[in-house]
Amino acid sequence: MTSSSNNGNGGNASRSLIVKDLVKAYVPGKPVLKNISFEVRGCSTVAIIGPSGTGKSTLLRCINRLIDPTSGTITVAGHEITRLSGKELRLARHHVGMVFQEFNLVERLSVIENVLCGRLGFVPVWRAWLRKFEQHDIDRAFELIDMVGLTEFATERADALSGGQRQRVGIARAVMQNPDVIMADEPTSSLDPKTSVEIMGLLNDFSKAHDIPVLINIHDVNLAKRFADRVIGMSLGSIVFDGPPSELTDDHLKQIYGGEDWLS
Ligand SMILES: Nc1ncnc2c1ncn2[C@@H]1O[C@H](COP(=O)(O)OP(=O)(O)OP(=O)(O)O)[C@@H](O)[C@H]1O
Repeated sequence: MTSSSNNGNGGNASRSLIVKDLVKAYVPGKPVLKNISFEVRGCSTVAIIGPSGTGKSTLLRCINRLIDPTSGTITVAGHEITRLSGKELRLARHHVGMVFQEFNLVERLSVIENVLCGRLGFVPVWRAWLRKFEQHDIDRAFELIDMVGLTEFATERADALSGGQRQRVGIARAVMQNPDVIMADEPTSSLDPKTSVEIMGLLNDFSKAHDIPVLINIHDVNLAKRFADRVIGMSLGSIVFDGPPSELTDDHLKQIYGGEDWLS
């Protein structure tokens, strides 16, 4: 096991995530997250693995402040977001890109409109309301749609797409935010194995190409090992492994998931 200060592949240090002594207790005195600390800087794909109920989604929800941590600090690109509230918090949240298990697209909107939704927090409300985006945003959205391989679907409605195509739109929308960190909560669990590999590859490519830390909450250990630069293994709300996939042994997996019958 390596130290928790593995900083990925370096790169843009302002694109960083620092989680320090994070505790979350939904019920007072019964913490789900117990003193979680780690840092990610620049381009790095970090897979968070662990059994159901160990707190992986709670961790991501604390980082984008969908829920309030009980104690500890979370710093995104130098801004301690655990201190923020109201408008400041809404602005800070725009710098955290989210990719969801169920894609969370606006079904009746086109692919290009869904990707442009990534700019909603950055343009005046009247422009968003009238869907009048700046030309450079529209150009960028088409560029990202091309990067995720959906050029010919740009004007199709989201509800006409397959799951894998929808997830590509979700990734383009997250990158459209020009985020300081991207978090993906089980991005492949509704997808077939081949599409899952393609989606993990895309997330990895965007991390490297745009120097963005990507945190992926994932159940598939093989996919995590194949694509992540770093694996964080959680058990019972604590980090029990933090290091490169090459150092993740069967003993670590037994410690993370318990038992061994499932290991082949
Ligand atoms: N809103 C909530 N109120 C109370 N308890 C909650 C709430 N959300 C989650 N929990 C509890 O917190 C613990 C961790 O849940 P969490 O969803 O973070 O786990 P997880 O590791 O993401 O699980 P999975 O892999 O199944 O998604 C669980 O015991 C869960 O029941």
